[in-house]
Amino acid sequence: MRSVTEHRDAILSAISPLPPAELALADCLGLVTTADISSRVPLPGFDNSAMDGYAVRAASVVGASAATPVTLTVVGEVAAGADASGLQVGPGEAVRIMTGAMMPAGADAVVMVERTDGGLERVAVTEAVESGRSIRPAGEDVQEGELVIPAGARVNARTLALAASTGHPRLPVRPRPRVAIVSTGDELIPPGEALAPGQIHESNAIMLAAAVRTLGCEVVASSAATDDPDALVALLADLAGRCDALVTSGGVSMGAYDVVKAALHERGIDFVQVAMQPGKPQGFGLFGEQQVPIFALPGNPVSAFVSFEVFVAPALEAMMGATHERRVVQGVMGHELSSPAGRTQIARAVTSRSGEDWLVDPVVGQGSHFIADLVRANSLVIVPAETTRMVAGDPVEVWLLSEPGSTW
Ligand SMILES: Nc1nc2c(c(=O)[nH]1)N[C@H]1C(S)=C(S)[C@@H](COP(=O)(O)OP(=O)(O)OC[C@H]3O[C@@H](n4cnc5c(N)ncnc54)[C@H](O)[C@@H]3O)O[C@H]1N2
Ligand code: MOO
Repeated sequence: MRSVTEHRDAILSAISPLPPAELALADCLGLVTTADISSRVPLPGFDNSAMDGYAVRAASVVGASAATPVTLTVVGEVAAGADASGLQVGPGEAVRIMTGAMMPAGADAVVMVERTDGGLERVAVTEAVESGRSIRPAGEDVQEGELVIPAGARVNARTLALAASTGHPRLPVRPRPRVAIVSTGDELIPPGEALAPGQIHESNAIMLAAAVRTLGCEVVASSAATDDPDALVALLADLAGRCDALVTSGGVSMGAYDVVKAALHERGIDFVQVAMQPGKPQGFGLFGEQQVPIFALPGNPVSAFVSFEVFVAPALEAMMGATHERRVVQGVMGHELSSPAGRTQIARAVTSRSGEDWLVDPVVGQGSHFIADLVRANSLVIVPAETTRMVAGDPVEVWLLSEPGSTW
């Protein structure tokens, strides 16, 4: 059997990052930049007011106070967005100014409106200000040409604001991988439809599609296939023409109707046993003319989820030019857990803070069909292959899936 690391490395060595593309800012959230981005403008772009008030010469209001106000002549007004280049503030003069508006020539400070009587023709100022008060100088934040977003940055809400304000309507990024999902099994019925004996409601497709979207990838198709190998190959060939990765679930084990394995093992896809529980049977390879990476995951719902976390997520991140970042903490076992010899167990657990420790309580149902216990858990616990029994107090690696203290 392959170790978890060997299988993940085999997958990652076959995966290439998608070629870069220039995408509109609104499409870039979560993607990774492929080039350094420099500012096209200084920020602020011009000297402007930080307050609603009056642009003045500081020298004109020396000694101003509530008891000894200084009265200035109002010679104009400038709002945000207006061109102030025709205005001039001389000694004893003021210009009404709004936050973000261009400073008029001659003024070197702003008095906030609360420190005046708000006059429109003449204004009484009740506070002295030093030169530079309430002015945001051009280039104070960013110089024109300055590097603002480095290549390899993950685009978030703040990055998008910086790109927009430095004059970039688009960013060079690795695009979102387009992923197609295929569930297999004659027993699968859409949720909500009546079940005949032997049938179950399909649940892997919606779970895997959500996991794909959570990573920032796009789901371009979610299809159900029967246990007919020729029909499955035709479906996959069609999907391969319009996606960057294929994820199937089910049909990879030893059963007489394990359709994915039957259809793909002759087509260059490797089917291996990985020394892990759950998730032992795994298929991976490059499918069809387009050589699209295909992840053939086991059908048991918990196995499919864990396989996605361990193998598919790092591969999709690699296609986006990123490394998959998990929240990994060192936990302490809260109670005993047995583990199969020679297989890394990826157990589901409720992990919570207990003083300085992360206390790990494995959920009761560790079978790969226990969906409710998968949901009760908020973390995955990595029990090394050589460990067959963990007891309370043993240290263990934990991958947090959701916030500790809440499983929902
Ligand atoms: N003789 C052996 N049998 C099995 C072995 C083995 O080594 N020898 N391995 C077991 C392990 S471990 C796993 S995991 C499963 C993997 O099986 P398959 O990937 O072939 O999956 P299926 O047989 O299609 O389904 C397994 C199970 O999951 C349910 N399922 C499948 N797809 C969905 C779906 N989309 N939504 C909800 N539930 C689904 C399916 O009904 C089965 O109950 O094989 C063991 N057997
Ligand atoms: O390895 Mo299977 O994935 O245990 O259930």
